[in-house]
Formats: sequence, C-alpha cells, structure tokens
Amino acid sequence: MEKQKVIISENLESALDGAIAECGYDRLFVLVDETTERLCLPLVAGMECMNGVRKITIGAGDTAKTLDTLAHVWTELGRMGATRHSLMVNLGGGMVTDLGGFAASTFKRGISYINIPTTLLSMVDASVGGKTGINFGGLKNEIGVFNNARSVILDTQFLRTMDSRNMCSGYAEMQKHGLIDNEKMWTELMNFDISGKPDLTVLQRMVAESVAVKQRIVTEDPTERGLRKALNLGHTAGHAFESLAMRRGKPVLHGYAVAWGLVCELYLSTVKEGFPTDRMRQTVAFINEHYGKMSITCDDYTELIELMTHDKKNVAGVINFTLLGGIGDIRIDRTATEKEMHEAFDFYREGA
Ligand SMILES: NC(=O)c1ccc[n+]([C@@H]2O[C@H](COP(=O)([O-])OP(=O)(O)OC[C@H]3O[C@@H](n4cnc5c(N)ncnc54)[C@H](O)[C@@H]3O)[C@@H](O)[C@H]2O)c1
Ligand SMILES: O=C(O)C(=O)C[C@@H](O)[C@H](O)[C@H](O)COP(=O)(O)O
Ligand SMILES: [Zn+2]
Repeated sequence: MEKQKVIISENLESALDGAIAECGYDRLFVLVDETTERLCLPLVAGMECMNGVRKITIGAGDTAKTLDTLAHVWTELGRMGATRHSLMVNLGGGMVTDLGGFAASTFKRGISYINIPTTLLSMVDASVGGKTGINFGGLKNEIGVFNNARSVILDTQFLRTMDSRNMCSGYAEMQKHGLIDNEKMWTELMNFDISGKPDLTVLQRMVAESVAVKQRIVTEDPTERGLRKALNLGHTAGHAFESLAMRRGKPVLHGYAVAWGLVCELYLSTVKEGFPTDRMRQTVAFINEHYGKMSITCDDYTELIELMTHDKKNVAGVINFTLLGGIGDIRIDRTATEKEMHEAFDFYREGA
C-alpha cells in the first residue's frame, strides 16, 4: 500500500498546498457533503492551490454511504473529465473520507486522494489507515478496499462548528484508543469534559496523541492481519447495534454504537480475560452518562448475533472479538458462546 503522510497542520493553506504539489495532477476535485460544503469548504475554497477545483457534493450522514452515492461520485468524476492523473480531496467526516477514498481508489482503477477530516471522529480515526468503503445490504462497510490517502491533513479549526453529539461520537473512538493503548490516556479521557464546550486547545493535543495510536498500529499492520484488529475493539457488537438501528429506520451515530459495543466487549473482557472490574465499571458509567442506551430487548439478541456473523474479523463462521486483559493488554481473535453474548447484552441493558 502507498505510504501515508499525516500532517498536523499549523497552517492549513501551506499544508494543503504542499500535499497537493506532492501528488501532481491534471484535474483537481473536492468531495464534500451538504454540511461540509456549507461549513468547511469556505475555509479552503479561496486558496491558490484550489484554483480550478471541481466540486462534487453528496448527502450528509451514514444513510448516504451507499452504492447510489458512490455511483454518483463516479459519474461526476467522469462527467467533469477526471483521468487516471486526477486528484481528489475529501473534505468531510468519516462518511466522506470512507466513500470518497473508495470512489478514488476504484475510478479508472485508482486515482490519488487526500483526506482533510472535519469531524473529531475522522481526525482521530477514519481519515487515517486506508480503510475505505460503503455500507451494503444493511451491513457496515461491507464493500471496500484498503488504500491509503496520499496525505491526511489534520486541522482542529474545523471542530468549531461541530455539534455536541458528533463530538461525543468521535470521543468514543478516542476512548477506544485509550483502552487499547495506555492507562494515562484512558484516565485523561475519563476526566476531560467533552460535553458542552470542550477546551479546543487541550483537545488538539489529545487528538494528536489519539491519532498517533492509530498511526502506529496501521503502520505495523496495514491490512488487519493481526494487531490492527485492536482498532476494532467495540465494533463487533457496535456494528451490530448500528446495523440494527439502520434496519429500524432510526440510524445512530457510529461512535454511539461503538460506545455501546465497548460496554458489551468490556463485559466479555472482564469475565473471559480478567480485565479489571473497576476499570470496566468506570468506563461503562462514563458511557451510560454520555451516550445513553439504544433500546433493545432480549427478543433482539438473535438478530444482533446474526448481524455479528458478518463481522470482517470472523473466520469460518466463528464470531471473533477483540478483547482486553487490561488497559493496553490486547487479546485478538477471542470467541464467546451464545450464552456469554446474551449475558453481555443483558449487562448492556441492565448493568452499571
Ligand atoms: N475508515 C475508518 O478507519 C473508519 C474509522 C471510524 C469510522 N469510520 C466511518 O466513519 C463514519 C463516521 O464518521 P463521522 O462521525 O465523521 O460521520 P460523518 O462524516 O457522517 O459526519 C457526521 C456529521 O457531521 C457533519 N460534519 C462534518 N464536518 C463538520 C464540521 N466541521 N462541522 C459541523 N458538522 C460537520 C457531517 O455533515 C455529518 O452530518 C462512519 O461511516 C464509520 O463507519 C471509518
Ligand atoms: O481502522 C480500523 O482498522 C478500525 O477498525 C477502525 C474502526 O473505528 C472503523 O470503524 C472501521 O471502519 C471499522 O472497520 P470494519 O473493518 O470493522 O468495517
Ligand atoms: Zn469505528
């Protein structure tokens, strides 16, 4: 896979100018969703390096992460004369960077792309590491490829317009990074005030530390053969919650589903891998306070488990979880019995 540069920007214009110049291109495209077109594009549109850029706009949110939207992007690229030597800048959250990365990776067998993440979630997680794709058949990220953006430019000034729910959503992936990496990061995350108006200067440093966790892991294991499965903590159950919510026609934000998945998978970590009970209870209390709960009953367990049978970490029909023996003590390829999964969902519904 092509190497990826992650730039923590101090000056967005010079960072973008440098990243674009390194790629070389004949035609330049920018992909935005309806919200980032309004709130984020004005921050880059006047830059000299964006002269002559052709804009493609898609709908906002995960309900737009579809084959239809992907086809629209391919169509627009073709209509506006993109060639194998064209370059696309994805300006948006994880939906835009995932779908845009996949569109770029497949158009004429692949054109270069740059990610400028504009949400907390995409800054710490989605924009880095080359997982691109779309949802398909009611399943999360069912179709996609691994292919790195040439550069990722992180600039927290975009966060000024973010609402509190989307901030919390991104914060869940930061908590995941704390849990898989180190106690100090986890403790700081548990004590930082993300609701209301978070301190963006402190958050900027935390973003840099959080994305460094992701970067280190994806550099060591770009295509998820082993260690990268750590980044999927909370996602076996989390994606099942997210898909179930989509099926019910009441989509939830990805980070909320991950937070609920963390509750289930920390429970399994405690009973099966000896994860410390106090750390598990503290994390669960934080999640209950900030993320609430998606309403499920025991009648939903079969459907949730069926959804988990589609997880990409599974082998030969066996559901694989990433669990923890402690903070930073990663245990990949762990299984659970149906009874244990039911207990984990019971704990999610009733435990604290
Ligand atoms: N590829 C990966 O490694 C990876 C990692 C984590 C998540 N993901 C994927 O990322 C997606 C979630 O990412 P997300 O939370 O960024 O979702 P998103 O892209 O849908 O953005 C959330 C909302 O915020 C809006 N928005 C974007 N930037 C804004 C800004 N600066 N100010 C105000 N509003 C803004 C968007 O228009 C959207 O409505 C999911 O599809 C998930 O599966 C991928
Ligand atoms: O980068 C990774 O690897 C991750 O698993 C990060 C996750 O936060 C992200 O949601 C990812 O898109 C999930 O991938 P999937 O392979 O489970 O679809
Ligand atoms: Zn995720």
